[in-house]
Amino acid sequence: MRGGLEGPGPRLTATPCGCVKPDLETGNLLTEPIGYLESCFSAKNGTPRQPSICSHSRACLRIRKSIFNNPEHSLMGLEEFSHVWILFVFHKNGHLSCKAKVQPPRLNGAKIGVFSTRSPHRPNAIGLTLAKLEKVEGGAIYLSGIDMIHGTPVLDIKPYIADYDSPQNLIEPLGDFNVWNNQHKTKSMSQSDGKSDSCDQRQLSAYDEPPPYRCTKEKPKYPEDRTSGENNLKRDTARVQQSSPKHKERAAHLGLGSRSGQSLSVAEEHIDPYCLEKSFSEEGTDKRLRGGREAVVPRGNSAERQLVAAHCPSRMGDAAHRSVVPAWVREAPVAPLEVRFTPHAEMDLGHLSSEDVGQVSFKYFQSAEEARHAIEAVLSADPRSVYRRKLCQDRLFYFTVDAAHVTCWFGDGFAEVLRIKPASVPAQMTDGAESAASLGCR
Ligand SMILES: C[S@@+](CC[C@H](N)C(=O)[O-])C[C@H]1O[C@@H](n2cnc3c(N)ncnc32)[C@H](O)[C@@H]1O
Repeated sequence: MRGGLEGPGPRLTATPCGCVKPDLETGNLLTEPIGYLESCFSAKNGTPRQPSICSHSRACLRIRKSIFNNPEHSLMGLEEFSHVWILFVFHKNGHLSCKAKVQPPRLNGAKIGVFSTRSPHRPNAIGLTLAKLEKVEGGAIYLSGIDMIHGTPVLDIKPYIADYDSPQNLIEPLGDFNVWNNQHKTKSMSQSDGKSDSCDQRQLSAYDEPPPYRCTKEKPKYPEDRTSGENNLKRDTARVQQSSPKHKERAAHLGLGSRSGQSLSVAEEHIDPYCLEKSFSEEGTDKRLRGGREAVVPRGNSAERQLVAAHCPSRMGDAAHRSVVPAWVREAPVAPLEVRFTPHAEMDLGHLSSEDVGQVSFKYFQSAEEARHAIEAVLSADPRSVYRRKLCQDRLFYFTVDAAHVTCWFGDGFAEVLRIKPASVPAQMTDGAESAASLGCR
């Protein structure tokens, strides 16, 4: 692949002043946002690191008239889909620079190549979120399960099509499969489990003696799918088959698990405060009621399904079809936190959601319960950066979601919400200056 497109691109379009001129041919695209997201998250702090963390997080995107005179035309038919990919610009990155290696929170300070991560700081600051499409109304779409902040410039919307977008439905000739990976898996899995059931045995021997097809499946990723032990990125055994308890056992046998706890020596602003999280959980069939109609999106065409079934009849949809991710992606450095609300915070939440005249009310949440669930979801996933988690444990943590400005602190295995003020009147505290101890939390 050398010599091809690598060299000449940008040179061809450079202006005398050194700027790069937009040119479709060379990929120097001049983007124009199709709209700016209205989101329940007003700032990066506390915004979920991946969309699946907080299903109640909501947003609205209105297609700009400068893009299409009749924005509603561009959304025609989209309401038939349950989920959409949103491509957007990380416009609040603060700078355009990025590093080849970054430190995802899940690696607890360890470094890894930027392209192995979902870091916002990348050569082109473009984000990709799979969001649930709640409704299409005129030239606007309403989303939930998002991880983008208010004002995010959106570049594109694409429908999520499981048959194309999920390895669950892929059946490829085995010849395409990465041989190294294959051999490795054969070795590590056969080392790890001599007691596989007959279907698994077939899968394992399949690596030795390739059958005509390979099936992969993206399994739902739940927090409880964690393994324990040592997670060393340099070890090839860091790639595990996902999800089933059997594979968790295998991963444990392989010695995969918690990481070395390397400490940080860099300032917080130099750390990429992001991580990889579970993706949307998926079912074999996606059923949705839309305006009285039921949209059913089958997984794979019938021929594919037959092949899958023929290949592994007893466990179709399980061991036979999965994708592979490194173990660290599925292992948070901290277990999900228990989330508590002080009586004061409970009272605040009640006030915030009351219909009293003059009260600020929620724009995105439909009830106090939803607001509570969203706050719990955000905190349970521990939104703090590695730096804050390790070195500033007793600092108060603030974030704003919809009309709620939340103040909390973190203890061992829990987060406690101390106050919830209307976001228009944020609590008068200087960030980081006040410690949890000063509020009598310890
Ligand atoms: C780790 S990124 C993942 C985004 C997307 N799901 C992806 O994989 O490309 C999510 C984090 O980006 C940050 N973020 C969200 N919107 C942003 C924006 N417009 N500019 C900069 N950072 C943003 C928030 O801190 C959020 O927790």
